[in-house]
Amino acid sequence: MAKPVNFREQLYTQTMSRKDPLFDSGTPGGRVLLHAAADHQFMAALLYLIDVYPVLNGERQVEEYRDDYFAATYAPPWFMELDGSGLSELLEDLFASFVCGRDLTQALAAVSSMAERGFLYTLDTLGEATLSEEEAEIYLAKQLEAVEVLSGAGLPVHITVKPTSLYSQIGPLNYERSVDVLVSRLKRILTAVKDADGFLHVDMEQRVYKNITLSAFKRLVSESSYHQLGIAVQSYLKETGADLRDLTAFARRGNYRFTVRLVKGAYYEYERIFAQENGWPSPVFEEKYMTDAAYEENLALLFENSDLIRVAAATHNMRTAAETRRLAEEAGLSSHEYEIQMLNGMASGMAEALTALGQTVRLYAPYGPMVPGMAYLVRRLVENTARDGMVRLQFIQAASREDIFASPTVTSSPAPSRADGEHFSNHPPGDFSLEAVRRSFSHALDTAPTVITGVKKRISNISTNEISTRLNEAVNAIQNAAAAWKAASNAPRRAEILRRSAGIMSRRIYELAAVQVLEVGKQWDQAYNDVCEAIDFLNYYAAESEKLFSPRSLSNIAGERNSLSYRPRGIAGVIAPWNFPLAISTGMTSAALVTGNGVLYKPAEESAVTGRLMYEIFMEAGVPAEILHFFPGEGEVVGAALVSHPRINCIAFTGSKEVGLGIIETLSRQQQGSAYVRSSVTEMGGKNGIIIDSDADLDVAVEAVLYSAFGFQGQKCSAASRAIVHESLYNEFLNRLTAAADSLIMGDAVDPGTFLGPAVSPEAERKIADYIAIGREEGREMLVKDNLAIFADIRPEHRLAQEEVFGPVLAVMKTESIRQGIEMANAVDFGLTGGIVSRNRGHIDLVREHLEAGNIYINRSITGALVGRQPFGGFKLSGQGTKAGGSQYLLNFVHPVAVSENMLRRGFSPDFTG
Ligand SMILES: NC(=O)c1ccc[n+]([C@@H]2O[C@H](COP(=O)([O-])OP(=O)(O)OC[C@H]3O[C@@H](n4cnc5c(N)ncnc54)[C@H](O)[C@@H]3O)[C@@H](O)[C@H]2O)c1
Ligand SMILES: N[C@@H](CCC=O)C(=O)O
Repeated sequence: MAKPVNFREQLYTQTMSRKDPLFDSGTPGGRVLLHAAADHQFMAALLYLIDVYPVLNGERQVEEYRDDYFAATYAPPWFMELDGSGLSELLEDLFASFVCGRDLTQALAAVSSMAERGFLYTLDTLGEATLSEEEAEIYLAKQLEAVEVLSGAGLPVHITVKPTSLYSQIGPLNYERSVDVLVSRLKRILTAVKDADGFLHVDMEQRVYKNITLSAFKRLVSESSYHQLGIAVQSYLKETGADLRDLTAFARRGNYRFTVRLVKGAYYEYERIFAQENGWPSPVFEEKYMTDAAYEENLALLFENSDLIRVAAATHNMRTAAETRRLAEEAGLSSHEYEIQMLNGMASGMAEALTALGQTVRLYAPYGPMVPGMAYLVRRLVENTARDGMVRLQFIQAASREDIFASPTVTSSPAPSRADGEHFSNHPPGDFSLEAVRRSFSHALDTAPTVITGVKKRISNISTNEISTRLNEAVNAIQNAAAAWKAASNAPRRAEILRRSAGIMSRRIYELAAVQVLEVGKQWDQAYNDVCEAIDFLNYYAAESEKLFSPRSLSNIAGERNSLSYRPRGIAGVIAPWNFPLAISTGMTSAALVTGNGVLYKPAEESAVTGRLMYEIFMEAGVPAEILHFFPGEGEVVGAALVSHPRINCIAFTGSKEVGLGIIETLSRQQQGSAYVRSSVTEMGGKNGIIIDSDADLDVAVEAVLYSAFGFQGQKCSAASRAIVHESLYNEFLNRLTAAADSLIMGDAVDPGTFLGPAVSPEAERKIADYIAIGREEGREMLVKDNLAIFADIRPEHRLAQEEVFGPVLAVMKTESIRQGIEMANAVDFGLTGGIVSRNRGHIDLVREHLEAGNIYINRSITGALVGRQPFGGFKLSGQGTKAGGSQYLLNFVHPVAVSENMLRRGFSPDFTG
């Protein structure tokens, strides 16, 4: 008797007998994909071309970008010979392989055809994160329209929505509000869906939004008593097992019924890179087979709960599909009581085979214009060609049946992860998507000290005479203790003290951040980052000092020994600003200390409490009390006294241009009683410009400008205060930026959801108001909301284009070309930060070479330099080119000494080898 053919066999035979049009080497698209799968460089260039394609202007430009992007790759000749029209056709075909049309009418035709071919579908309106509430409303309206059109056409209503498209201010710090807004907007869609007896599915995106999405979904389920709801869950996340246990327990507690679409996950590379950038542990499994194994475990858990949860197994993997079938049968389910979901265009042979075998298959059907569609297409291409992906294995490599159906748990163990000992590791920022992190911060805010006894009194009441006496006492104390502190042999101890200080700050990170929220109105994440930066300075300068103070020989010839060593300058006065109250104070103070100097530290008036905490931490870590002195007080009194004290050899100052230039002038006049030429490190202001090129990705541009201009109320020397925008997208950029800025949450910095808080002081508020008045005279008002203001049509000669506001006031300027844009950006006194948003390599190179800024950023925000990664500081009237957090910085606090010794004795040298 013939053996019954099992499902696995049938699926394999039927799938393999169908040709996958995606990889058909007879079509240009197929050939390009096959080449991309084999050549990573070609793939990268292709993704870049796809990304920029929708904004290119004409076929000639498509060719130019192709030539540029692929110049350094081994692209096949036929591809390089395609003209603009052939290239466009190829890219449009690729887009059409996955996307079901540019509008709802085309999508309707596509899903009707799917239904005729025996597939179910879910309709997805393409779109990535929205930047404004206006855009979120448009997305929501599109969902309602989709429901209406589908039901009007008598077709089943089944839609999938993306949380980040529904709410522009979604984010972990804005957790509660994000959940509330999502639930209310999902309910608006659900009302229409219910009327049509349809299905509403909530998609899962980047991990940072996962908990918000899960919370919102659970509330929707419990408050709506509607069963035709679903949520996607991603097996590549290590946390998913726990999330699913929580979700199934939730279903059981409330006897709720809903669908779970189990996916492997589409943001794998992004999650790995994002975690790596932040120094967080990777949230995704290191190896593909681990995800596959976790998927099967997750699937089993879902089927165990299939009395409440309908399983939608999203897969393009034959083994997973067969496993789904097996587990479903074990759970006693028929092939219609669960479903396999597949993306339109992916593994289409397998989709047809499954349907032919009587399996319910739902296709994910995205539709929409090319701009948002390209991000979707990029994800699909990466998935299709991934080295360890099943699609590649099945349809490109035509792997054996054994390999395809091998259990994911039996593959060899993962390659060990690479630890790069060469690079400095920054302290990771807070992961506010974790409830424990938010809770710790909130607790610290409740308990943080706002005033330390005596500090405020000493700020306001100190007299010039008193300061002079106390300065002399401190200077004497340093000089008496200096010998032991500055000794070369003491260098390791000094480095150790910095590391100990870093340890203390790390342990007290929430408290140190909370004080900043209360004292200067920093947002939670920015305050946390400030402490991370302080810790980084400590660790980085400790390591740099070890290099600086290790013996280094110079070029030697026989009979002569040359060496270079460093000695401290003596006594440093550190004068700090309030806006990075811990980081900048710690950076300057620790650099001076670790190089063996004594320090007199003056915090800014506005942030004396944070300054005091830093001082106490250094004391606790072991800096001798004679070596470090805390001098809070007014700039004009205490600061000025430090600058003019003849026995203070070096001033490290960060603050405004006016004060900084005054310091340089004072120091340059040799003081009586000074034994040294007194030096300074002066880091001053900026009038930073970000250029938006004609081919810019507007999503990136708007987000970069928003964050750079308005983060911490624009009170950063690095803040973008000018956006210089190419005329071809000037109006579109302005409108999107204005809508996005109008959507920002403004309020108290204590509220974690606040994006924009109040200015640091009434004086700062007045200055901002003055510039808003100037903006109204000079430019076109786009938005004025509290302190935040955007003025368009500002010209280079305007005050708003020249003067540092140090507040959330943005000047938008129009440019005709990249060269003119760079000229405009350079036409200021300052040279601190700047950048460009562009996809044109030539333009990026021009900016790299000609933009007058110490820190240049490309396709990102222009604030947020990290120690060791982006050494920070400007030139022109922004500074003297010193770089905080860079390898040269410690040299500002030392004198180099070269020693040359003659080793010859009566013609004999130890170097003589005989
Ligand atoms: N380049 C950088 O790294 C950097 C970093 C942060 C801030 N800043 C700049 O700092 C400014 C904002 O900070 P701020 O308001 O605290 O600046 P500020 O110049 O008013 O004050 C900075 C420090 O100098 C002191 N000071 C004031 N007058 C003084 C005087 N006559 N003599 C000696 N010291 C005096 C202040 O008390 C304070 O401690 C902005 O211009 C910003 O761009 C630059
Ligand atoms: N280092 C900070 C700016 C310091 C000035 O305010 C940044 O890179 O944004």
